[in-house]
Amino acid sequence: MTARLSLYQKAENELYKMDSSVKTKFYDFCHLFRNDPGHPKLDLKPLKGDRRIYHAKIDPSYRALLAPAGVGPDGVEQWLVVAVRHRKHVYEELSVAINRVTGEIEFVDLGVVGQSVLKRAGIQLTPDPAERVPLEAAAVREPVAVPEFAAVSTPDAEPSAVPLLAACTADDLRRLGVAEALVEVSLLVTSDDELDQLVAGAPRLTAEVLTGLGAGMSVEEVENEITRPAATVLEPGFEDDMGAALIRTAVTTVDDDLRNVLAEGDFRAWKVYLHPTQRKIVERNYSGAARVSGGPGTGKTIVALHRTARLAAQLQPGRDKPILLTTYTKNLTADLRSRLSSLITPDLLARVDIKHIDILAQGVLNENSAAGAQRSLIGDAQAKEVLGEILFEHDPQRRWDTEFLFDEWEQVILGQSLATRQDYFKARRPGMGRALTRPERGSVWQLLEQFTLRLNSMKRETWAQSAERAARYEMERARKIRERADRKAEIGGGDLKHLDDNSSAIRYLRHRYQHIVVDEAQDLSAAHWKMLRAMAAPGPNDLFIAGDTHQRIYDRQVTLSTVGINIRGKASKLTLSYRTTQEILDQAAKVVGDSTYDDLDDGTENLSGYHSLLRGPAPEFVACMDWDDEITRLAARLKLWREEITRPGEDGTVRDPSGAMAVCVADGDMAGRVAADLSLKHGITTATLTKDGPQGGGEVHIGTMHRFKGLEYQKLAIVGASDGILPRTALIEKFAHTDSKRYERELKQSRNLLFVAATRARDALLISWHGAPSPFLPIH
Ligand SMILES: Nc1ncnc2c1ncn2[C@@H]1O[C@H](COP(=O)(O)OP(=O)(O)OP(=O)(O)O)[C@@H](O)[C@H]1O
Repeated sequence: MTARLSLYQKAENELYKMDSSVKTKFYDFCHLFRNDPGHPKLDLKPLKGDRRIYHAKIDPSYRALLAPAGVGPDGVEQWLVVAVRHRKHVYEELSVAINRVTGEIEFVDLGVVGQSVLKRAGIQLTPDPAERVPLEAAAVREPVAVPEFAAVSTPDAEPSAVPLLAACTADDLRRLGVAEALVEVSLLVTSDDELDQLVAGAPRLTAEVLTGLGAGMSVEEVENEITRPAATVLEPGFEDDMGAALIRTAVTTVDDDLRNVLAEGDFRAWKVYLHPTQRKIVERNYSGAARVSGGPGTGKTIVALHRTARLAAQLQPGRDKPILLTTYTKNLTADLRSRLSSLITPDLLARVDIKHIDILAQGVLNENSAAGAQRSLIGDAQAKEVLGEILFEHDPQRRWDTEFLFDEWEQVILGQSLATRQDYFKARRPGMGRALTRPERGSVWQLLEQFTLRLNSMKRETWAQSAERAARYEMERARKIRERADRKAEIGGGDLKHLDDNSSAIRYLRHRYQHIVVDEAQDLSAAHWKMLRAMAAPGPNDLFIAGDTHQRIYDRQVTLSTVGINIRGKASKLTLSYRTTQEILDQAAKVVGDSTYDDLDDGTENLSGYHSLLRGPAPEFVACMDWDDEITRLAARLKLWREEITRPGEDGTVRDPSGAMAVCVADGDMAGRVAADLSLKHGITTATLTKDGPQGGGEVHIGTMHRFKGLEYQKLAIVGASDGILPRTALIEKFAHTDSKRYERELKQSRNLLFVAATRARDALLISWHGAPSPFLPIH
């Protein structure tokens, strides 16, 4: 090898979409170039406009555009492929520069700006002399064809139209990190279409900054939320050091595996290119517990996975599993496992325990229960029946209501792990609507004691109860470890052979994990947190927590500092959605817009700065006459979407529509009805989303909103979004009069559910209803 070749991220993304014949020729090109960049067949020449860019022949029609990036430590010259273009798109105004904020190499193609803005700026793209076809040679200044993604015709904006970014100056844009070649033209943009076109082709930081400004963020907000997190410290003279800039740039090294890389296409992107904000969060060393927040699709799970991979790579060799990766949602555990296994080698994967939080708690209970003494789990609905029986027997005056007592038990007694009556008398009851006097607390405690005794006698317990019991065992275990360590410290280290607690069980007691990574953290209960806290010794990088409280769909609000987890000063936020289009995101954000959300601690959280660079059709809101009408319209839309998905691509390949579309409903009964009607009346096959993933082999996934957490679909329909269903008025109306705080909590949960559901869609979203629409829909 005489040259090392790397692939710029945007070039790689463009290559995924190219015809396979071009890809094959590109592999051959790379092979030849790495062996001899000066090979005459390649015809490597600098571009006339920017001599930092060279073009080389892939075949008679296609060109690789390359930037030389110094010489590596081994003396091998380094080249970066910044684009692969048809020769008619190679023109003098292409440029390469080093960004003044990120220090990354950026390729700027003015073709992305769109004809209307170029015209306003008085810029005419000129074919590179070496690429002029003979006919064009006669008309030297004929405008060049611009690349396909920029060829969308934008109507000429009115000459007098006000620039979209009128509130900014060129210096502001420079300071925010907009690529120099795009500063002046950005200020000439006068419509959203023009801005979208510019953003679609601009380098990453420029695209984000312009999107933020276009969405109405102030220069200061963009600086704080977009530019600063992406900034790096740069030495004087950095502008000319392409070798150093290459190290800072997200690239793929071209080696013999390139064929597999390109075959994996877009599915691979998350493994390789972390956004600078994501990367910083992944790579930072934290003195203790840390947290990442961010709206749906901003890559919290991706960050959690990379964080796990990084921690695993830093482990001392061994055979144990010092890292726990856990999540609240059962069907996401399998997804975490498969993603992590594609990110790290099997030997590192073997060091990570990937477990659903309830399975983890069950493991602790099994370990601590004598054979035959285990309790089986009971669902909340059944447990409430048992509580109802207790009330029937012990509360003849009907002073207490089952719902109220069950809520008090889960939220206050289990929620705060209150072990004694005295603890309960002293407990604060935040978020609980009805105040309780001391005698009332006494009576509540007595009834709930009867209730738990009854469950015990049945050898049953609820999920919440089992989590709480597991937390107690783990806290006790942690206490023993701490006590032993303290005693050891007291006697100045050495062995504790002479002490009473030297049984091997205690002697070899260790914390279960060195690092714990938690995804979907917003739904964990206080007991879960106490268990996790006790499972890892407090210390650097002990807990890494990813979650978004706007997506909390179970009634649990925990302040981490009250369960011994201190994230203050170690919390970061992601704002760029990789999943959802800006159009969907705008509407979804309105669903939760007015409510206040906690930050898993004492503060509040909001979605400010949440944005996307993806564009697509506006979500559709469809009022239907009745159920039949709703299903008929749904079926028609699913068929249309199917047609779009299966339309042959440029290279003739046809995508399999299975699992690309989904229908989301409020409850299981409705899911069944939709599946039956789609199949019987419209011939559409479906698969039902269960705890263990989709069941049944049909094309369209159907499930309740709870099941959609953490998932994503190219096209998504939410049906039955009517008032009375969202929220479930029949179930919660009673709280409006008896327990206003509970009522508020129920409303918020419903609102969050709709938010979660709507943000599962990648590029198309349909929401329909019959009767009155849900009050949470952004149509009111
Ligand atoms: N750096 C990246 N490059 C490419 N794709 C990314 C990147 N980060 C995230 N993604 C993609 O964005 C999508 C959303 O990511 P992820 O599921 O991690 O988001 P999230 O914040 O956990 O979402 P949610 O809160 O809705 O569960 C996924 O398809 C993921 O592969």
